[in-house]
This record gives sequence, structure tokens and C-alpha cells, in this order.
Amino acid sequence: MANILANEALEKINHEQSVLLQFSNEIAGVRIKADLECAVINVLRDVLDTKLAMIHTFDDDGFGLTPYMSDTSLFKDVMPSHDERVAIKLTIEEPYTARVVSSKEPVVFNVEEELRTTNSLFAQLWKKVGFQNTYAALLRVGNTNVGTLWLLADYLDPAVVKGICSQISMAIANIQANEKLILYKQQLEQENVYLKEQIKTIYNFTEIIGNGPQMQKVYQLMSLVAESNSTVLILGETGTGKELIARAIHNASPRKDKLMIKVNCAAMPANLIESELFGHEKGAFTGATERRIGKFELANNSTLFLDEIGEMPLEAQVKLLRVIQERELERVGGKDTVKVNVRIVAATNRDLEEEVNAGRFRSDLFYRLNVFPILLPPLRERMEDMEALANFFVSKYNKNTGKNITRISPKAMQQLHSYLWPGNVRELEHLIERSVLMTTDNLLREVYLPKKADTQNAPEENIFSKTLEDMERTFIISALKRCKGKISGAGGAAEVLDIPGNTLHSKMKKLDITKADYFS
Ligand SMILES: Nc1ncnc2c1ncn2[C@@H]1O[C@H](COP(=O)(O)OP(=O)(O)OP(=O)(O)O)[C@@H](O)[C@H]1O
Repeated sequence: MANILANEALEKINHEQSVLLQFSNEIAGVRIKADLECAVINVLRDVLDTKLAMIHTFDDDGFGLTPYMSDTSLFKDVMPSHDERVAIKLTIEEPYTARVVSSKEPVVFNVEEELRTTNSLFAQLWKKVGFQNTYAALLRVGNTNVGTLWLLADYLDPAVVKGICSQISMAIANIQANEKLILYKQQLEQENVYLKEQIKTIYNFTEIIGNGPQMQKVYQLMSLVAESNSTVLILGETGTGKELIARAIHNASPRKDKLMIKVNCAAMPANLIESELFGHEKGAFTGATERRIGKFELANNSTLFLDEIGEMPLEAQVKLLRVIQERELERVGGKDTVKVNVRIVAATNRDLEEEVNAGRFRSDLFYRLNVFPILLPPLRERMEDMEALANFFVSKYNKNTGKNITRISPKAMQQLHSYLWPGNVRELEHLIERSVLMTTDNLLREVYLPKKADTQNAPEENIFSKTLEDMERTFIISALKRCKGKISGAGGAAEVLDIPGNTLHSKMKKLDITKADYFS
């Protein structure tokens, strides 16, 4: 008798081991959820005559449980749609789940008994499948709860259920870790592409040239605001250095270790701007083949630089306002709300108040952005910085081109001073770059200014209150002032006015223009 019992026990152990081995073989190499689902369902059915009712996984809060996988054929008459099935979320307070979570061993629920005593929705569902029992167990890896497993069968050996549980727990934990890795990898790839784009456009963040009183005011404002989280609005004509200032603010802020993210609001079509800013879920629209995170999420814990904010379409302005107010967003086509901690720096060359009055810019967004405005002066109003800027760009392009230009000729400097600079510092930079390329020795002799551009951009005056002679006089004086009194030759007022030097001399005599007029 003892031998028979020992033999039976041995056979039982052998059977358990062969089931677990088979199970392990099936799921060992599985890397993705769909393969795991297939392997689990098949091996349970074929080896143990068991159906997989459901695997739930724990939500991050450790309280909720979300359906993870099930044999979808089981309850399709009761809950035909996939959505309906996955919508059943549980918590650890649901009575069956509570028992499973608190038990170290697998729990057995007799279907008939459950129908009699509770007649619960779950008991009714189990009854439909036709097995006598439901076996449920907690899925754990180490000290971490992974989920719960629900099996339907007439009889299962608890030791086998335990063995299956530990293998499934490990497989799910691996898949979840793998999914996280893939997501991080995608995010890193996106950041990497972005970084490479940025590196192409960046030379030097820290060097802002200009020490005149106008730029001193700007530096003072920057140092007041940099360390805070306040929104900054940088205003100024095109090419005045708004992006440079935005980067300097970011680099002087506690967020400097993360990359500042830039969005050019003018460069994006209205229908793409939302997805660019907030990201989209896979399938959110035609062409959205992958989930993509937006610039707001990329800028989490960093600074988002919204360049050319004045060009943003009105529909996108509404959405932007919401994110700035709530500090949370939804990806296009997504249901989840994502919290973001982003510092906004915006820039524009438009007069935003005028845009508000014209109905092209939302006033509520304007007030949200205009928390701390910084106005950048145009280059023509800070000519005191011209020499430093010109020298800075010469040495920059020396490096880029391998030249060794050591000086700018007085004539070239005079030319730079006499021009009105509609394109500001960017235009100056391009002109110097060109001049550096054209220079063959170490003296930059000449800059190639656009013809007559200075006169086209002269400020408007009330011409009707003046005689023709008055106007001519004022105009000549202003040209002489810009040329620092130089009358003829390169960079002189005659060149700016495009008349011969002698003609200018005689006009000055006739109009009684003396040094006192243009050196005052
Ligand atoms: N103060 C400065 N010192 C050194 N370089 C400057 C300065 N201001 C502008 N620049 C250079 O001039 C170019 C234009 O500057 P930036 O792109 O910051 O201007 P912006 O005002 O943002 O122009 P836009 O309105 O067209 O976007 C850049 O190459 C920048 O490095």
C-alpha cells in the first residue's frame, strides 16, 4: 500500500514537472504580449484542459487592476466587443480580487456555490463556460504585485497553478520592462533627432555682444527673470537676437541641464501644429503610424521656446492657452491627461497688442504670455555696439574659413555706421561673413552694403510741414551725422546720398550746413 501511494505521489510530481516544463518551453522565449497571450492560451487548453478567463495587471497606483489578456472566445456572447471587456477595470477592493490579493495560495471558487451564494456577474460569466471551478492567484515577482490570474477548469493541481503563476509573472514583468525600454528608446531617438537639428543651428549660446546702455537694460531684465519660472515674452525686430536671449535665459535658469526645446510657430501648417506641440497617439489621424510625443512633453522640466508666437493660428492659440493655464495636456487622439512642468519663453517681431486689436491674437493668451516682456532694441538704435559686433563676427568667420583677418579698415567701419540695418544683427553677420570670404589678406577693407537700402528705411516724417529746402537740409544733416562728419570718399555722406562729393559740398554751402549742425 505504501508503495502504491509513493508511486502515485511520484507520478503526480512527474506530471507536474512535465506540465511546468512544457509551459516554460512555450513561454520562455516570448518577448511581446501578443505572443505570450497565444502561448498561454494554447498551452493551458492543450495540456491542462483549462481556459484563461483573464489576467489583470496592477495599475501604477497599486490599487486599480486593468484587464491585460484573456481568451477572448470565452465571453463573447455576453460581452461581444473587445472594448466592453477591457473596460471592466477592478480595484483591490472588489470582493473576489480582495480574497486573491490577500491569499498566498491560489484560491478556488466553486462556480455553482458562487451562483447560489452571491449570484455575482462573475459567477454568471464563469457558468457560461461550463467548467466547475475558477482558480485565481496573485501574480508576483519578488515583492512586487504584477497582477492576478483567473483560470476556468474542472480540476487543477494547486501546485501546478502556483508554478504557472510564477512563470507568467516573470514573463509579464519582462514584457512590461521591454515595452518601457522601447518607449524610452523612441523618446531618446526623438530627442536625438531634435538635438542634431538644434546643434546645426547653434554656434554659441553664451556670447551676447553689446555693452551699450540699451543692452545693459536687457541684461538687467534677463538676470532678474532667469532663475524664476516666469513666462518671458521677448519682443524685437527680426534678427535682433531674440533666440539668443531666450537661450541665455534658459542657460542661466535652474533648468539649464535639460535641452531647451524650440518650436517655430510660423513654420508649421495649422493642422500639424497641435500634434507638434502636444504629440499624438498611434492612429490619431491618417499618417499617425506611431505614437509621438510633442514638444511640450519633450520640454518637461525644461524651457519651451515658442518662436514667432505672433504667427500662431487662432485655433492653436486656444489649445496653447489651456496648457499654459492647466499645465497639463492631452495628446491628439489620446484620452489620458499628461502633466507637464514647462517654462515658456516666447518671442515675436510683431506688435502683439496690435494683433490683439485686429482679432488675430487672443487677448487672454497675450496676457498670459506678457508676464515679463523684454524689448530688444534694433541695431540702428545701438550703434555703440557696432564695432564690438563686427569684430566678433570677423573672428567667428575667421575660425569658420581658416582666415586671419586682424582689422577692419576705418572706411569699412564707417560704412557699417552709416547704414540703417533693417535686418539688424543677422544682416550684419551675413554681410561680415561675405566680406570675410572676399578678403584675401588680414585687413577687411570693404563691406558690400545693399545699394540705397538705408534711404528706403529712413524713418517717416511729417513732410507736409516742411519746405523742400528744409527737407533737403535735414536729410543731408542726418546723412552727415551717420557718417560721423565724413563728406566724401568711401563711407562718406556723398556716397550714402549717391551724389558726387563736390555736389554735396556746394549743397551744404547753399543750405548753410556747418559742422555745428552735424556734430551736435
Ligand atoms: N547681441 C548679439 N551678439 C552676438 N550675436 C548676435 C547678437 N544678436 C544677434 N546675434 C546673432 O544674429 C543672428 C540672429 O539672431 P536671432 O536668431 O537670435 O534673432 P531673432 O530676433 O530671433 O530673429 P527672428 O525674429 O528672425 O527669429 C544669430 O546668428 C545670432 O547669434
